[in-house]
Amino acid sequence: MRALVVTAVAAEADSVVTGLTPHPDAPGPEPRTLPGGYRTTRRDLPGIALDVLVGGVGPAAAAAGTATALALADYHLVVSAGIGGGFAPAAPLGSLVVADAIVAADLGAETPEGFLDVTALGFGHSVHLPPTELAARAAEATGALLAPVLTVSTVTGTATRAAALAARHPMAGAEAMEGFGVAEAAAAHGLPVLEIRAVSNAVGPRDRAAWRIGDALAALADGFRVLGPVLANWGERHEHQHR
Ligand SMILES: O=C(O)c1cccc(C(=O)CC[C@H]2O[C@@H](n3cnc4c(=O)[nH]cnc43)[C@H](O)[C@@H]2O)c1
Repeated sequence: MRALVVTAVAAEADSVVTGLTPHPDAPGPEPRTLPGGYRTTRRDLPGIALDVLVGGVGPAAAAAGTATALALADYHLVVSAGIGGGFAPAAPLGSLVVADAIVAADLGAETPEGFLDVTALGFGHSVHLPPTELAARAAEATGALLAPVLTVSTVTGTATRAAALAARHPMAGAEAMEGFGVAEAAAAHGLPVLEIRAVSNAVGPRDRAAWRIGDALAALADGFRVLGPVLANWGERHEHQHR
């Protein structure tokens, strides 16, 4: 089983690699750089080899980085991982959210009658669905909330915007900027996708002082300490279905 884990920035990749490194005294290979300048780090666990890629911030960068890596090696699963905003009260600071749906929440058109997503506009799709069993097992193992994760190109910064998103997606657990881009690249290669977010801030009025990025990065590492075996076990039973 080979999995590609895509983060936005190096600090998130470092947390993922920490979680995937059971014996710090035997850390594993140093990071290497792919064509295009993408940093990637390999970690091997029983039954699964994982490459942790730093893809860049936002859906376009994430899609480009993911597609670059998928063109260079064969994988069975792609995971979008990183910090994200949590929708209170379901996803408090420091908690984890695993996506049961990866939603492009601002891909569409504003109209006098409200927002129309690309599906409503007839231009394509705005949701990718992770494998149901995998998402459920990942959430159970990590103690994460299983809920839709919204992908936006602009971090929500007002209560009005947060309320509008929550009204359109009442079950949403988190907001981030890369999941849908990663999912689009995975789908283009016929691969399943998963997204996991560690909550660094509340979705709502911009309050940088309230961000808890360090706590979220620690939670991300803790999540990947238990997620590796879940991905491996799922892969043993499903990798033949993709590629
Ligand atoms: O508004 C600020 O000053 C500010 C301070 C720290 C970080 C940011 C970001 O824009 C981080 C974006 C980056 O982190 C993910 N992320 C984290 N929280 C959220 C959120 O509430 N909504 C969307 N994305 C978030 C995201 O995936 C990016 O990789 C801003």
